[in-house]
This record gives sequence, structure tokens and C-alpha cells, in this order.
Amino acid sequence: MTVERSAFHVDLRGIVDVLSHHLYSSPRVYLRELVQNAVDAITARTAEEPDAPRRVEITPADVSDDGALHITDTGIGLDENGIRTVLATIGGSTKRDDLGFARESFLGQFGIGLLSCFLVSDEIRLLTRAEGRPTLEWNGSADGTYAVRPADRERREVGTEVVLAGRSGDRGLLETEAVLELARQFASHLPVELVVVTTDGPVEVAGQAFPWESDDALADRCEAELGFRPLDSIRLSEPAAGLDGVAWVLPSGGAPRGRHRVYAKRMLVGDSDAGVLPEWAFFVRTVVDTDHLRLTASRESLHEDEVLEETRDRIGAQLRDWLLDLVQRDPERARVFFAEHHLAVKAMALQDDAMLDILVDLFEWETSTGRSTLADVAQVERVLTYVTSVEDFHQVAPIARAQDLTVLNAGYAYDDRILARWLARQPDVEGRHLAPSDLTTEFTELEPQEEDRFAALLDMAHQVLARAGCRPVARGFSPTRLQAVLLSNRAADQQLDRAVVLDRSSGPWAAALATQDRPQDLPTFVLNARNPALRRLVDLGDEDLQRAAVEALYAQALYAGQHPLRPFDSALVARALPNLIDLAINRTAGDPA
Ligand SMILES: Nc1ncnc2c1ncn2[C@@H]1O[C@H](COP(=O)(O)OP(=O)(O)OP(=O)(O)O)[C@@H](O)[C@H]1O
Repeated sequence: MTVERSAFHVDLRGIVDVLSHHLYSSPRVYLRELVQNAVDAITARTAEEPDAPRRVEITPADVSDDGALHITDTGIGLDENGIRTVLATIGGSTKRDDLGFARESFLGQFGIGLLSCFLVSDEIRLLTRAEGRPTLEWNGSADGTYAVRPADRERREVGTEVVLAGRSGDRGLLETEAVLELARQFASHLPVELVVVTTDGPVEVAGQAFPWESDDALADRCEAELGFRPLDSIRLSEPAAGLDGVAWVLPSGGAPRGRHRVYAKRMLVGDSDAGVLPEWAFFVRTVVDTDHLRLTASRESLHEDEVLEETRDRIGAQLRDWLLDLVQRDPERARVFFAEHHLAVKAMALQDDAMLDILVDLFEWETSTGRSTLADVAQVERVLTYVTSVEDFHQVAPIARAQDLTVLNAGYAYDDRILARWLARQPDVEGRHLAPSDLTTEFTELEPQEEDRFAALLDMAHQVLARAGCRPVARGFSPTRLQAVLLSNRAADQQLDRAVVLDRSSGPWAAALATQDRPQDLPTFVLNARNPALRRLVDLGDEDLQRAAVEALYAQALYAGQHPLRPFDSALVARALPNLIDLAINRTAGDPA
């Protein structure tokens, strides 16, 4: 039996629906697709006829006589055979070679771009004339039908005109304001003459130079294009990807400013970095143009392949080289860069030894004895003691400081991995990871008699610190010269309340106590009942002095643990020491007020 083969029927509405909802991010892309087809047609024509005009003209729907958008080009045009092969076939394109590979010189290749016009219009009319041929009209409808016939009027010039009638009540994207905005966004760097006809006359849109092609200073161009003054401008070039560009270093590491601009053959791809940058390079904003990197079918991003991966690595190397050079050339600016962008530098240092060396020499880490570079710490300490969480650092810093021990805070992103990498390369330095319990296990409960002795001071602390959101308690701990510490809730629970919690978890009151609200998130302010000065303060019973002292002790505990200050804390820290000094002077002068 012979099997009859049939052609697929295509539900064009279904395809347009897929395009609009799953391929393109917005119907706005219709204009980019039309301009891109016009430019490709001009490229094809000028390959054979170098002196042919290179002109595209767009007449928005609100300006034209017939209320439709017109886009006219001086490109190669299509003959009847061309129309029937490419415009009658979804996926048909003249921009692939005989083996089906995309031709380098064209922006298009997939044979679907024209369909994006159905996102804004139910009908596409195309009038086209190839060299030495009559003008033909192709009429495509969103219901999936099309017709080809000789045009009513002959085009004078070789080229193509596409006409979009739009949809009634929904022509906004075809009108002047949107057309100008879209043309400027996508096409301002295209190497053709592109004119938008407006009621005020023609507006020239394309032909603009990229920042690296113009005579303006790159920093000025950054301000004009992306809206910030960069810390530095880095020229990027990667011939294998036909890539040229500039990376502008953000002046601060805070909220992202400006967006990237990635162009392919001078047409805007999008405002993400499109995979051109390594993920650690979040300290730059780039404008790049690539000739060889492949686009995805939506043309809104670059195709992730080996060439893109290699390009990303090379661009990463260029950014690293810039920083290595900056350190030599302008150490002060390098320092500013480090202060703002240390996260990015740390991410780089994880992959790159030269960057790690720079980080070790320049980056100042938080330690219990002040800020210090790893290189400086290593000069005095053979054993590098560190903690791997910021919270742990707040717990151990005051105690370590009281014992003259330098503990490094490796609690921020990448820190522990960087330390491990660095230590692995330092035969003379040993790393010691410190758990808070290694330093702070000895908070002992007070005897009942001692508790009574401290009760009044604790009452005072409750009053003074009511708005500080902490729980004052008195315990005995070492070293005795440390007067008070502020422990976060987690550490406090682990170290102070274990006995209490155990008590509560058994016995007749256990169930009731288990449900009783405890101030779970409050840090604990622990006064050291063994400290001689505190014992005297308690015994003096001088309320004014106790109040001033409690504030100063709390301020000192905040500072020693390098806790972040909330508004209440800042106000308290600002007044605590002056109050104490006033009090001391008044007392010495014999004025008890
Ligand atoms: N302005 C034009 N001048 C000449 N030919 C055109 C024009 N517009 C479209 N064509 C022809 O129609 C074909 C299909 O266009 P379409 O935009 O759908 O796909 P493409 O540009 O080939 O690929 P892509 O989907 O990547 O854009 C093109 O390959 C080209 O041959």
C-alpha cells in the first residue's frame, strides 16, 4: 500500500499566541523586527551594489494619509519566487546558507520575525520590488491566509515597504510617540539612515557612534547614557566574538544604577548583561556590541554556547587586569574601589590567585582589635583565630579583646572560603576556627545573696534600657575586668538559660511554662558580678551614678561587640560618656546635682 504524505496545516493564530506569550517579552518588538529586516535587506543589496542607498523611513500611523504604519527600505526586495519561498513558509528565510547555517552578515535567520507584526496588526501588507522586476504585493492575514498579486502602483526604487493597519482602538504602538521611542531604543546605532516622519518633519534616529567610537570622554558618555559618573572606564575588546565595548565601574556598591546595553551588529539586544559578564562582575555596567555571538530566536538575549562562555572568561580576565593595573597605577582609587566593591573582589579572589594576593594586602577585615589586613595580622600572629558568622563575632569580640586576642570576622559572604584558600598557601600561619562557646562558657548564676545585692542595679537597668529591647541580667564571668557584654538571643539561650530551660522542662509547672511567652528575640545584656568596679557601683547605692553607669556600660558593650546601632542605641551612645563626665565633675566640685 502506498502511504500518502501530507503537509502540516499551521494554525497561525496559535503560533502568534506562542510568539506573544512565550517568545517575545512584549509586542513592542514588532518595530525592531521590521527595522532589522530592512537593514538585512540593505546589507544584501549593498553586498552586490556597494553604492546603493542605505535608507529606512518609518511613517507612523498617526502621520500617514491612510492611518497605517509604513516602513520603507532601499534593500534588495523580493521577486515572486522569493515571496513564495520565504513569505509563504513559516521559518523560511533568505538569511541562511545552503546548509541552513545563519549567514554572518545578517541579523535575522529564523524566518519568524515578520510574524511579530501580528502582535500589533491583523494584517501585514508588503510591497516589494527586486532589481529588474515588477512591484509585487503580498498580503498576509492573522487567520493564516495570504495572497500575492502585482501591485496597483509600481515602486520607483528597488526595495520594500511594509504596511501595518493595526487594530481599531489599539494603534498606540504604531503612533509617533511609541515609534520614536522604540526606534531610538533599538536602532540608534544602526549603520543606515533611519528617519521617522513626524508632523514636525523628519527625525533622524540611527547612525550614532558607540561611546568608544566617539571623541567624548568615556566617563561623560556614561553619565549621558546610564546616568552615573563612573569610578573608572574600562575598554573591552574580544576579537573572537567580534566584540567591542566599555565597562563602567559603579561609584558605589549599593543599589544597582543604570542598566547594561548589549548590541548585536549594532541592534539593541537588551538591557541585561546577556551573559557577557562573569557573575562576579556586578561592579560594572557595560555597553558592548558583538558581531559574532549568536542570538536566541527572540533576539532578546545571547545564545548560551561555548563561544559565549569563552567570551565571558576573557572579559573577566580584562576586568581583573584592569584592577591589577589600578592597584599599581592609582592605589588611592584602588582603595576606594575595594571599600565599595569588596564583595566582587572577594568573588574574584576565589578564582584567581593574583586577586587573592591583592585582597590580602589591601582589604581590611573586621577584627576584635580593630580593622586590619590579612597581611598585617599574619605578621604578628602565627595562629589566625577566626569566627565564621557575624553573630558569633559580636559574641566573642568583647571577650577576645579583654584577653588581647585578635579574632577575625570571617562571617560575610565568601570570607570562610577565601580564608581557607589563603591559609592553604601560608605554611607559616595556622588557622583556628573559634566557636563562641570556646570563649564564653563560664557565665555562672549568682548565689541568692548576690542576686539580692544586684537586684536594685538590675531594676535600674530595666528602666534605663526599656526601649533598647534587651534583657539585663547579672552573672559572674571571666575575665573579671570585663564589665558587661551584650549577647544575642541565640548565644544567650545557649549559654545563659540552659539551666533555666532544663528546669522548666520538667516538674509540675513544665507544661504551663512551656507555653509562656519568653522574649525570644531580645539580646541579653550581661553585667559581670565579679567585676570590682561594678560591685562598688552596686554598693554605693547612688541612683544618678548607677543610671549614668548603666548607659555607659551598655554603650561600651555595643561598641566592644561591634553591634550595629539602632536609632535608640545611637542616641544613648552619644549621651552616655558626656553624662558620666558631667557627673564626675559635679561630684568632684562638691555639687551633687
Ligand atoms: N524588508 C524586507 N526586504 C526584503 N526581504 C524581506 C524583508 N522583510 C522580510 N523579508 C524576507 O522575508 C523573510 C522572512 O522574514 P522574517 O523577519 O520572518 O525572518 P528572518 O528575518 O529571515 O529571520 P528572523 O526570524 O531571525 O527575523 C526574510 O528572510 C526575507 O527574505
